[in-house]
Amino acid sequence: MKPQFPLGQDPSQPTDQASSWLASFMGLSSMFGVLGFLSQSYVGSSLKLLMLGSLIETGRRFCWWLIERFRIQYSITAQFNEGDPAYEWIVLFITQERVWKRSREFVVSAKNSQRKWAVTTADDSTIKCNAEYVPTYQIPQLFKWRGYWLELKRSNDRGAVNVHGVQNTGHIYVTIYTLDMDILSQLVEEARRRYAEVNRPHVVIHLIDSRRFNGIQLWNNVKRKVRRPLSSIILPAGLLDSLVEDAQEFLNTEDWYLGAGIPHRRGYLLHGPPGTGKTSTIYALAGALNLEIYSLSLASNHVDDNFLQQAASSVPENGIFLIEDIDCAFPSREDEEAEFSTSYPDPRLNPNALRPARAARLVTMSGLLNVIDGVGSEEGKLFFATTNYIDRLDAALLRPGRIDRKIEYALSTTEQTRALFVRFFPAARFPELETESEKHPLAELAARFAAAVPPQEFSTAELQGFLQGYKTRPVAAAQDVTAWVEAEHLGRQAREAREELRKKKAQLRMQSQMGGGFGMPATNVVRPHGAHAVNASPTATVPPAEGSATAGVSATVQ
Ligand SMILES: Nc1ncnc2c1ncn2[C@@H]1O[C@H](COP(=O)(O)OP(=O)(O)OP(=O)(O)O)[C@@H](O)[C@H]1O
Repeated sequence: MKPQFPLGQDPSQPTDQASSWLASFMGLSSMFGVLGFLSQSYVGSSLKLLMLGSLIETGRRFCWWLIERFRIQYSITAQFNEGDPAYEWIVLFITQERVWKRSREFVVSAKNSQRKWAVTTADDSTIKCNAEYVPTYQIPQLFKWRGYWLELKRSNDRGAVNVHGVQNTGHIYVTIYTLDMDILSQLVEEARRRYAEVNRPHVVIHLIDSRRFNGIQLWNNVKRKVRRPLSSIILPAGLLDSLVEDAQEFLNTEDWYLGAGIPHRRGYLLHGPPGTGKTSTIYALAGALNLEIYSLSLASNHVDDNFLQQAASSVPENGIFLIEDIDCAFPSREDEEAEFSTSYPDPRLNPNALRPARAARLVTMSGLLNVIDGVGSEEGKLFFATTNYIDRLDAALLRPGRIDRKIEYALSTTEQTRALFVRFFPAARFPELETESEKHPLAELAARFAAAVPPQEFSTAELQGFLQGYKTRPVAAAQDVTAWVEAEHLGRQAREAREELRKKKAQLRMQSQMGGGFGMPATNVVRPHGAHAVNASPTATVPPAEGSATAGVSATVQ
């Protein structure tokens, strides 16, 4: 029987269904053919590699994700910000734990007084190192402490400059693989304890590096100085002891302050001529009482009320907040005159136009008072200020509660001069001078030296400068001091004459400019004594100072 075909369909031709099967078959076989071809070809190998790579990458990401989950769930991460005291503690800790051993990057710099937590790279202690090696810790470091795994990372943006043109400060992240918060506290306490131990022979001074402050971390420049014994400060008898006792009592009587409802803080003002030992006293005191100093100068042009407030409030408890030259915040009479003269419309007519702008104007009196006794002053702090010009300070600033003790420093008395000589030439260093025939010649030399220096005329720093030239020659020092005193007198007279001349020149320049610049007749100009002419090119003669090197100097005012 002939097979039945649908109507109109040619049995000799394949049906649609058959043709689609055929097409599919052809398609598949060609695909397999291509795949087979590909599998043997270069492209095929590459594709295989690509798939394998994707698989590995997915696996890697998954593992990383798992580790991160684990890290978040089973670890504690602490961030330490540069500028905060805790940052210093942790940096010392990781230096001592020798985490840097695996570090491959170091910043090398010549040794200076800035503290850097450098590591000792040379095992041979006889090799003198002039440079310091600070590990950058750019790569995360894993180390073990008390049986716990710790991971250390450092932020990479340190040193970069942010949008405000300020250098970013660094952060250190320490991850501890534990769930116990106590371990973190133990770590921080341990780091702090070690820090205090290491710094015992030093005084730590925190300064503000304006290039790197960022509003949060202000005290970002740390220096340390070898602790200075109190006995090396030469002051009138009893003065230093009473200051140390006072500060010590303050630190020990927090409860009393609380009970009496008095804020637990104390302010000291050390005032007197330059080089009389004000700053040295504060450093020695900080060393004796184990305190750190946070020192600020109002002369910096980035210090305004807001900044001062932040700086004061970020000084930790039991720190000394020190403002050096506090008078910078207030105009002197000369400054006021300068300000008056800056009101000239034409800067060429202003003799003070080239003076640097007095940045301290950014700090206002009320801002300063706020810091000392208002919102900005934190409890448990010692506040110290120094000045060479106490008369420039406002009475409001000096009242008790803000400044509790004012200590006056004066130029060297005869007794101080003698004590300075004895400190420079201790008997133990010069046994040959302590012979039987000449009893205590050093004491005699000291007395001779002190008698040759007029009392209250030279600062201790000046006398120290002279004695430094005679480190091993006490006899010569006692002999030469008379000639030095005379030379100093002459030098001072010459300086005074120069200063007098400078003032007169400035005055004449201003007067002549006022006369010419504002249409005033030149005859209105006051002629100083000895001036030959005061006009466009006047000449002033300064009365000769006795023995002055510039005696009889005349100057032409341009
Ligand atoms: N009374 C002193 N006893 C011991 N050393 C002193 C004394 N006065 C000054 N010196 C020495 O003189 C130098 C300058 O001293 P210091 O900086 O303490 O003076 P100062 O009064 O703070 O000066 P300034 O007002 O200029 O800041 C230091 O090297 C210090 O050792």
